[in-house]
Amino acid sequence: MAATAHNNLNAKLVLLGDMGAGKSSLVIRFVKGQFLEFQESTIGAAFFSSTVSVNNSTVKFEIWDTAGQERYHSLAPMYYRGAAAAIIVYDITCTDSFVRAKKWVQELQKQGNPNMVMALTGNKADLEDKRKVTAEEAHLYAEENGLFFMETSAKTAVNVNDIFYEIAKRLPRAQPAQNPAGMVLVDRTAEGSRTASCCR
Ligand SMILES: Nc1nc2c(ncn2[C@@H]2O[C@H](COP(=O)(O)OP(=O)(O)OP(=O)(O)O)[C@@H](O)[C@H]2O)c(=O)[nH]1
Repeated sequence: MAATAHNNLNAKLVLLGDMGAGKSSLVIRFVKGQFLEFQESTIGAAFFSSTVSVNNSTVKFEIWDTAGQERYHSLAPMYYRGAAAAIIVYDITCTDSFVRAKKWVQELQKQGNPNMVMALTGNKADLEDKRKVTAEEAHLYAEENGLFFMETSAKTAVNVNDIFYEIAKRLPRAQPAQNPAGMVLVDRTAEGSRTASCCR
């Protein structure tokens, strides 16, 4: 079935998480298919956009990649306000980044859009030998807090497209209207008079 206009969404998405967790690297992997070993720290925030297709619809993500440094914390509400989705990123090799991720979840639960689709992402999954946060621990936390969870690697690209695709699937779609949007109005009087005046 062909996609209809109401199935095509624009969705504001925000990435939050500790500095160095890999937020920019995840977005750059998703949008450009690239990875930089020495990704510069974000100043303020950076904007990207990319479209994914899900079933018969498309979702155009308008992505705000926020800066993880503490001094930018006060700017965050500007980016998560009105967001349809958030990806909260931590680094699986850094316990502190997981603690920080939980704080972001709490902040979004208190001050974010109540219908926001939230994903928890344990990034740097390629660094298994340096792991400090188990997938089980993060999975349990995600379940308890109504988030969905995936481990990713911006370096190897594991699960990166999947996280955006899973968000796109979970975004609420506009319900089709009870009455069809374009109604056929029949002017009975005009119809009647046309019949009456028809002389053939
Ligand atoms: N091994 C590995 N390194 C990664 C991965 N993702 C990011 N990095 C590295 O981690 C460092 C920080 O990555 P960024 O993407 O800048 O992290 P960020 O969360 O955007 O950091 P801020 O902008 O400071 O908030 C960079 O040197 C990246 O190359 C990954 O999946 N695996």
